[in-house]
Amino acid sequence: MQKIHVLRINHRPFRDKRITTHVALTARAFGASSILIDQKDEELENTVKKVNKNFGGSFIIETGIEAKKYVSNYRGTVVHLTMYGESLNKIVPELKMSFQENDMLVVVGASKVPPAFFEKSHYNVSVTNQPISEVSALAIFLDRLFDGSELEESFSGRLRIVPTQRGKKVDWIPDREECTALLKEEGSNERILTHVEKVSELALMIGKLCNADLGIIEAGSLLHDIGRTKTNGIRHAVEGAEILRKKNVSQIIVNIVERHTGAGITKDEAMELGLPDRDLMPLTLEEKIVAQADNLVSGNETITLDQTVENYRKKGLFKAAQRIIDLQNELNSRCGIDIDAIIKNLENLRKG
Ligand SMILES: C[S@@+](CC[C@H](N)C(=O)[O-])C[C@H]1O[C@@H](n2cnc3c(N)ncnc32)[C@H](O)[C@@H]1O
Repeated sequence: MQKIHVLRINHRPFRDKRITTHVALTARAFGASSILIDQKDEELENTVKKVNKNFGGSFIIETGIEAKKYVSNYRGTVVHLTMYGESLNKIVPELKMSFQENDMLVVVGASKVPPAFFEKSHYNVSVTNQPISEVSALAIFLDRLFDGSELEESFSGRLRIVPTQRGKKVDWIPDREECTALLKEEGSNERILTHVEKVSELALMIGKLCNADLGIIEAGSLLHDIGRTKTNGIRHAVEGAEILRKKNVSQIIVNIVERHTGAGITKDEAMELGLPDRDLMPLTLEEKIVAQADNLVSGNETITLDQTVENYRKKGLFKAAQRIIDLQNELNSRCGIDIDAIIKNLENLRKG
């Protein structure tokens, strides 16, 4: 997949901080991979990095770039946005063709743009022949190039807006530090803290091999037993989910916590056990990985599938034991891995 880089020239750190931040945010949200800014501006770099940390994605910002040299050495297509250029409407089919083969550098100005950029660019493109802002010019340009598909892009950040008709709803996926703070706030003891660390280590290892969302796995695995601060019984998963719901933690994480018991609990079983009368089976890849990692960690030690199945059978929980075997087989074949081999490797590493 080809990449779009945006070059912002003539950035004046004191005067243009706000508008250059908006150029960067627009580039990021509308599908560019990076923004390059000619003047060094660490504050601006930090602002954009903070947005990445919260809202996700892998957008890159670099400041202090030698703009003319960068344009001269650029290997792909250079497009300079200027009200004096050729009409975007006319030239967009040609640009789309070029973008199928080559990366694209989109140059936007701030104050007066030196003639060299008009000369060195492959295309000088006007969104309209009327003066507009570089923010709107860039947004419209990228939207036309991607035909709106960039608006559907998933950034997988730890803050995710839940579209609502009125008001603001933001899903929150806590990072590692925030998970630890939540666990401590609820009064988790050392036993819970070391167990969730171990489950998290294994879940992340499996998650990486399965191409799962690691931010979700990290939060789900660290928080899966937060309900043990209330009870160690069968209700601990629903209690944990309730604690997190009250703290506005993302439903994605709440579901991991609520559905992590064994390889899940069916609606009928939930009713028999006096749990909420709904299906508590893990559904998403991340829910399944965390549930299974927990099945394979006893206290703070990993155990093999046979050992965990044996433990369930000893308690007469034959259906639950079979479900754990099925879940392991499902993950193994879905991700092309052997989870038992991963456990054995971990044990060998530990033994030294
Ligand atoms: C506020 S304008 C300043 C333009 C400046 N006076 C000049 O000499 O080019 C800042 C930037 O917005 C972009 N821009 C403004 N109007 C545009 C338009 N109609 N089409 C494309 N880009 C435009 C250009 O990249 C321009 O460098």
